[in-house]
Amino acid sequence: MTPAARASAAIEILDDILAGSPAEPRLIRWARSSRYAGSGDRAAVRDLVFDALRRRRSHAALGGADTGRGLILGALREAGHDPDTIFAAAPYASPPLTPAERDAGRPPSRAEATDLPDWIADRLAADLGNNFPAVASALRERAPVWLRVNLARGTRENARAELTAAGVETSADPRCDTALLVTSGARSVQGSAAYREGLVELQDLSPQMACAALNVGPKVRVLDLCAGGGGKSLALAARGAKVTAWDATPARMRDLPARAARAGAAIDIAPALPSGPFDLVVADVPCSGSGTWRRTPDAKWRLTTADLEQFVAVQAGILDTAAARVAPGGRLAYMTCSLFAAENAGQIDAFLRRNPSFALNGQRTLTPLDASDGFFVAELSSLMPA
Ligand SMILES: C[S@@+](CC[C@H](N)C(=O)[O-])C[C@H]1O[C@@H](n2cnc3c(N)ncnc32)[C@H](O)[C@@H]1O
Repeated sequence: MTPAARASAAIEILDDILAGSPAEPRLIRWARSSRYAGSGDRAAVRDLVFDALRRRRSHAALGGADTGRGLILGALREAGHDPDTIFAAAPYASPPLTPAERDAGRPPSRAEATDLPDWIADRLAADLGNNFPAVASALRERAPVWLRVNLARGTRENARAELTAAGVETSADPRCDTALLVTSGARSVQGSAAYREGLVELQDLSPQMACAALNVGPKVRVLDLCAGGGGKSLALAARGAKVTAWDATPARMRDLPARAARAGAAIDIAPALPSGPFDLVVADVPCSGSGTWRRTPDAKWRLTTADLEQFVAVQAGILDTAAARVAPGGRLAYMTCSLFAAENAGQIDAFLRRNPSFALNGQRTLTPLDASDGFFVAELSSLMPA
């Protein structure tokens, strides 16, 4: 596909997403119905769509319209590229710009330049203080790819060597003994022997740091209460914990047996909510996902205040369910990939008011300025005598 044809495909996909289609399934549908598109084309169209969604407000201002054409035009103007090479009377290209489109467009206002809805910018500014402008700016960029080395399968240096052989270059991050930043060849990760044989898993740096900070070792009985695809279960099992996984929607755990087999990890998938008690209960709760908006940029335009309130209510219920399964003297780890205080420290404050038999050991909010995705982790201990 020519650059103009790729942009034309992105415009059509963006129009559907702006009308309410979730981005990921819409891209998959386009790829399936576009047999002529090679892997390079699919990746390029995906990048155009996600870049446009990350910067939707500012690109709509620059492009003069909050439409697929407006967003792509805004992107071209921001990058200083000639729009007439993309909007052209050429096969498969989007039609040439009209005089009205040429006249439309202006520099984004300060609020538009945050590339966040106003209510979210206001809340995050209050929650993040002086860090807000830099965090908002980071959320406008693509996220890096991180891998977690499965230390039960080999060392970080073994993993780097195997990945290099598959065309994937990485650098070891000093902040976490399992973390590798992919510096080139990210698209070859899943075909590499290191990935297929369970030596590495895709996992962002922030949750790796959060799991590494939980002191788990052999014989520590862990309940992963919101296990989903099992990212936290696998990270903790690789550190020797005896993990039981459960999720309110068991279908979300469907990939976990294969992932555990690949990693050589024995994870017990519970058929019903276990009553415990456990030495450590991990509640990696459903949340706004605001810390991961670089990867899911359509979500920031959809989130409402009612959604956020709903998340906070669900999280409080899950925390209480988790607390009831912590052994006397045991621990509870609460995690979100959110940047909102209401889902993080605010949630923990409220929990401690409801549950005086727990004490806070520590809590940490990571933003894209510290690691890559925004993340929150709090560790609490039961004050009941063991
Ligand atoms: C952030 S995701 C978990 C991601 C997962 N831990 C991982 O690392 O891949 C949150 C999960 O919580 C589950 N969930 C939602 N409500 C729940 C509840 N009341 N109890 C347990 N799990 C719940 C969802 O089905 C979803 O899989």
